[in-house]
Amino acid sequence: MGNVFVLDHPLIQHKLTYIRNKETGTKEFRELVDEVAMLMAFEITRNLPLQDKTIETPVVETKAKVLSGKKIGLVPILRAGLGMVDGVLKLIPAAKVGHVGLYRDPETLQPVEYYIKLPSDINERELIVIDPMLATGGSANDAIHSLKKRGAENIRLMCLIAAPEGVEVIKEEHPDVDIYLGALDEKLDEKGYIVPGLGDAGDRLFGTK
Ligand SMILES: O=P(O)(O)OC[C@H]1O[C@H](OP(=O)(O)OP(=O)(O)O)[C@H](O)[C@@H]1O
Ligand SMILES: O=c1cc[nH]c(=O)[nH]1
Ligand SMILES: [Mg+2]
Repeated sequence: MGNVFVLDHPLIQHKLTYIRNKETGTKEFRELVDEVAMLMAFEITRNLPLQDKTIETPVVETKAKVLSGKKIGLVPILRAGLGMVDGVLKLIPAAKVGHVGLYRDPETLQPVEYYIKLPSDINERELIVIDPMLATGGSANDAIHSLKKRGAENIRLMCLIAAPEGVEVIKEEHPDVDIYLGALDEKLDEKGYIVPGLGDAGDRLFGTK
């Protein structure tokens, strides 16, 4: 079964509170999402493999640690996932970025895929699927199926906020995928919004409401 990690670092929790607040406007919302994405990336990359490298300090030759060059790919789910990409790239600047375009039909809550463009070597990469919201789980589930169909083997999912329903779907459908969350909320409402949540992440990021 995939693991679920709630990243409860105080800075992440503090900033999430401002992100949730309906009084927070687009500019501040965008900046906070970017910051939390960076902090989450710091936690998610905690177990990246290191290797020794011999270098000379001004004092002596020594063996020091460098990342072992594992290839990483970020896959934001459009639109709202875009708001987290730059934050993650601040810590992993060499990552390649693929895009999966999906929207959730407001009536059926079923995901509709409208775009996909991925690095050609996704099968060699450790992929991080990025979306602020994991609600029914339909969108992330579809995106992960799409990636696997195209050869991806190593996938993690990173979301700001999830509902238990969405987490269950991913655990059931993709037991190989670890899930990293800023918060695990209470439930979904009758329209499929996360409660307490933050509202519509895409609309709040891009000012489209
Ligand atoms: O888990 P689910 O029930 O599928 O819901 C979550 C999806 O809903 C939101 O996207 P939305 O459909 O609003 O598209 P947008 O990012 O273009 O606003 C969100 O960013 C997720 O992709
Ligand atoms: O609460 C929710 C659920 C789906 N999509 C969002 O943007 N917010
Ligand atoms: Mg939206």
